[in-house]
Amino acid sequence: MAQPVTINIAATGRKITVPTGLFINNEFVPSIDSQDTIQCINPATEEVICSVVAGSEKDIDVAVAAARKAYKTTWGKNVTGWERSRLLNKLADLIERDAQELAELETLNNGKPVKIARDFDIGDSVQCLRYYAGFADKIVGQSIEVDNKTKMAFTRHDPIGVCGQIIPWNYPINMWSWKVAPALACGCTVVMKPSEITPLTALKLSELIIEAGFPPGVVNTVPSLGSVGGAALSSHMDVDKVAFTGSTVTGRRIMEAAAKSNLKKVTLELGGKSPHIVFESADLDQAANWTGLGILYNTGQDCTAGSRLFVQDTIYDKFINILVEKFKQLKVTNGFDEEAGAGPVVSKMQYDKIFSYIEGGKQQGAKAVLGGEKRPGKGYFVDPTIFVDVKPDMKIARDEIFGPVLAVAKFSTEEEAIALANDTSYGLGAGLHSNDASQCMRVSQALEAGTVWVNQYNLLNNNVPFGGKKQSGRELGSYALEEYTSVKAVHWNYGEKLDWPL
Ligand SMILES: NC(=O)C1=CN([C@@H]2O[C@H](COP(=O)(O)OP(=O)(O)OC[C@H]3O[C@@H](n4cnc5c(N)ncnc54)[C@H](O)[C@@H]3O)[C@@H](O)[C@H]2O)C=CC1
Ligand code: BAL
Repeated sequence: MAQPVTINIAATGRKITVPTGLFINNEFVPSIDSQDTIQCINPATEEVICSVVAGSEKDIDVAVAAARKAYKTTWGKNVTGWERSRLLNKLADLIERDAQELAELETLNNGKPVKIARDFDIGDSVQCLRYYAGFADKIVGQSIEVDNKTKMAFTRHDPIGVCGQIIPWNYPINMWSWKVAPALACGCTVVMKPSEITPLTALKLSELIIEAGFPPGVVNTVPSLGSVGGAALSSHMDVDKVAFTGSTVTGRRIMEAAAKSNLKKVTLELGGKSPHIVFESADLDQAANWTGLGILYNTGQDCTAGSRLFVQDTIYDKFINILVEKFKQLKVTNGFDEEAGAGPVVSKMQYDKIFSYIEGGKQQGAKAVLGGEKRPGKGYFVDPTIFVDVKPDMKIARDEIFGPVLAVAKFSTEEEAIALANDTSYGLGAGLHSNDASQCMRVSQALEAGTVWVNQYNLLNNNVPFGGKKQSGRELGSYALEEYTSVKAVHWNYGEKLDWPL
């Protein structure tokens, strides 16, 4: 099987034709040695949407060979930065043209509201492609003085080579863009492995790779199980780099596989248990809105989800009341509903994981003041849940839940808030709300996180680096270019004669 399927989206009346094969050398093809398929489920209805080919280890070999050939012939150092920029801009234009269709497909497979998929995930992806398109012809090395008369050195920032890119299901199009855009801008070629839970939009985007005019083999897409295709990419001897977004457990496996194979470069953007602090001087209404965005956006399936909230004791009860009223207003429903503020979580596995944490929280003595109960009927819907009086050693305060579950605790002093916030193995994001500028500066300095939001939360920009400390990685901004280039130093002699013997 590798034939396209036509999907009818009942809610909008749209028919979308989606490729179901592996995308290698600009063609959709069957697996060379496997009949395995991946079933794609609509998380709002639990219905099967369609099945796609599940790539095998050998398919990864074929895709890597295609990427290597393109790297050595039509791409890599054989294409100008200007041409890479032109193609990336063209791809951005095509995604913008197809934004509504792509958004509906994303909603069908992932569950998120169509308007959020279109205006935020896809809007940001278009910007991301254009941002890195702007860099493609500006990737320059340095000219370095060695002595004044006979020698100089210069550096070249060469593309790193063939990149395996392993992405998750929470932002299928957006994570695709975060990975593909800097890689192509730098001249790398790509073997993309989308999540087995949400492969459809990566396959649809592959059609646009052809239409934009990228040469065969520059971008290849192999839907596959993580333990098959993801593991094969991580341990492949001819892959120069793996870029990954996903769980910490899998990130560790990828790093191990890289160490045991060819010591490929690895970048990991992992999970979080990000703290969000509200001080007594804050604008409480605004702080509640940003807290909502922090934990409820994308139904909490966000690596920077502000899942631990620390509220100063003097405003604790008042703030919880505001929060409960605000959270009740969010409409969690099928993403095709125009009013949807959040959709279902992505899968039965994620749904079960979230509820096992909710049950665990109750058993450990945390009090749910909102949500925490299953809904009857179909769909993996989880209502906003607020646990108060959460103790630091409870599992809901320590583990990444990846759902709309907020763990709230009280503090009295700034020092206590900082200590509580930093008491985690993660260091991805953190937020604080205060109207005392000195306090904002002190606390943002003290928080151990790669991204700190002050009087806001969760907003990102393509030109600002994103990522973390401790067990979390980094992407975006001009910093990402370093992750896709390899610096070569050339020493040039234009006058020194070497005497012999030494
Ligand atoms: N940082 C983030 O944005 C994300 C964090 N997560 C966290 O991970 C939890 C589990 O979700 P999963 O989908 O199981 O995450 P995961 O980390 O297993 O999956 C992410 C990607 O890694 C691939 N993968 C899985 N095993 C692999 C292996 N051995 N080698 C190479 N690639 C492999 C998957 O196929 C997928 O493409 C979530 O509940 C959440 O806590 C999940 C997705 C995104
Ligand atoms: N929110 C940015 C990326 C992520 O959640 O994986």
